[in-house]
Amino acid sequence: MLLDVENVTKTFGAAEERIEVLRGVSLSLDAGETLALTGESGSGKSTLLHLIGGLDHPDSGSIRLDGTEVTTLDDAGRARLRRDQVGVVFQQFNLIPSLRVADNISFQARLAGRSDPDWNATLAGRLGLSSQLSKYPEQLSGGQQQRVAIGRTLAAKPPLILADEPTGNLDEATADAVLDAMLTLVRETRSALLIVTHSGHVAARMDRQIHLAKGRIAS
Ligand SMILES: Nc1ncnc2c1ncn2[C@@H]1O[C@H](COP(=O)(O)OP(=O)(O)OP(=O)(O)O)[C@@H](O)[C@H]1O
Repeated sequence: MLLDVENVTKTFGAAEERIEVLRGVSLSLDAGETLALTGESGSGKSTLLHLIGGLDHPDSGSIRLDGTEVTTLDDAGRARLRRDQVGVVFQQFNLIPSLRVADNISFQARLAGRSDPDWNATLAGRLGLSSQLSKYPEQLSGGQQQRVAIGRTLAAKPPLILADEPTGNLDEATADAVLDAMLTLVRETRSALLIVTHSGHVAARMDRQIHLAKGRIAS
């Protein structure tokens, strides 16, 4: 098993403003498996992804990635986790404005010491970005920026990819094409994919689906 989340809880705020977002969430993911996480707006999907990616701490529970307990890592350990094991595609693309598209795509892989120019070119082609490589992010449309963020994550071939609505800014035809490319590429790299989506169509294309409601998984 690659990812094992057990009984995770997370509360935000204090007193009357207190919201128990996650009330004991458990899930697991095998290497190479794809899983859709659905749930109403505000149900805690992004919160769960942040906890798994080591971007925030749960109040209680355990998150083990490839045997490492993520919840007790210090800052350096969490930085290593994000460099070597987890790739994230979040709603904010977090591209680096001063770098050209080609360098944004290879950035994460270079940090991890895994940059492969042939693979980067393959990714750019499959994501429809080959003619955009020498541009800067601000010269791209939102949908193109989203594809660069996907390319950057896939370039590093992480064992686990966490994606929050990765095709949310794309029209239906482009979203389908990008999802096809993502699923093919994920299979080639044998990465596991945990994807948050509001789309039943996207969810149906994953190996499994789980639903988050009232702070728990109700699959
Ligand atoms: N840092 C924070 N401080 C306070 N409350 C927060 C914080 N982050 C999230 N929340 C609250 O936690 C709840 C879950 O938010 P989250 O973003 O995880 O939901 P979501 O299921 O991803 O929603 P959406 O589908 O709209 O993106 C919301 O009520 C939100 O307001």
